[in-house]
Amino acid sequence: MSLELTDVTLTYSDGDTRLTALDRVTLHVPRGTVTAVVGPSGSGKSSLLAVAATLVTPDSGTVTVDGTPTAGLGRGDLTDLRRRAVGIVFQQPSLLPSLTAAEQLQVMAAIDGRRPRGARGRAMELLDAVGLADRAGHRPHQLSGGQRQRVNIARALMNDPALLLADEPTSALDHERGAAVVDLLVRLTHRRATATVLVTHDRGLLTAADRIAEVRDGRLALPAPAP
Ligand SMILES: Nc1ncnc2c1ncn2[C@@H]1O[C@H](COP(=O)(O)OP(=O)(O)OP(=O)(O)O)[C@@H](O)[C@H]1O
Repeated sequence: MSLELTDVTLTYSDGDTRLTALDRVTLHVPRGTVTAVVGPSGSGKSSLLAVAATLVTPDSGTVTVDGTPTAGLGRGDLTDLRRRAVGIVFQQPSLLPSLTAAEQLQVMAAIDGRRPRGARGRAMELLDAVGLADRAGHRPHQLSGGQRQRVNIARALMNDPALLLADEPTSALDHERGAAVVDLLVRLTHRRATATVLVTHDRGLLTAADRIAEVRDGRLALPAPAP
């Protein structure tokens, strides 16, 4: 299991009271599967991802990432765990304007302290996996929105994370390109045995997900397991 959220409650201060963003949420995501998370605006989807990414510590409950319980870990250990085990794809690809597609990926390996030569090969392999081998030398302004998001996904996979978290990765794309990005995430998840959580508003994109979880008012409803 690459992600285990068990009985997680998260509240935010809201004036004199507290707002419950996540209410006893339990979600276990095995490797090689995509769990899509849907729900109305403000229901808690981004909060769920923030907790799974270990960026926010819940009030109660446990979070285990790639077999490592996060309770009691200090900031440095959490950063190490994130670097090693978590890939994050945000809504808008935050690519560096002056770098080529391949360099966007290689930067990740440099942050991780890996040797540059191995990083180049790995970047090319991942760009090939997302269908952009022939765009490796292009800078962001020379790529389409869908291509930029594919670079973004490849970059999130650069350190071979056990857990891939994607927050509305298709929101800047039209339906067709959005569907292609979701299909790509699903294929990469199955091939690389990543555990993937995909937050989206667009239910039309979800036919390829292994499981759809619904958040409402901070509560998570999962489909009953198949008999
Ligand atoms: N930092 C914060 N401080 C206070 N309240 C917050 C904070 N972040 C989120 N909230 C509140 O927590 C609830 C859940 O927010 P969250 O961003 O997780 O929802 P969401 O489902 O991702 O929404 P959307 O689909 O609009 O992005 C909302 O009521 C929101 O207003």
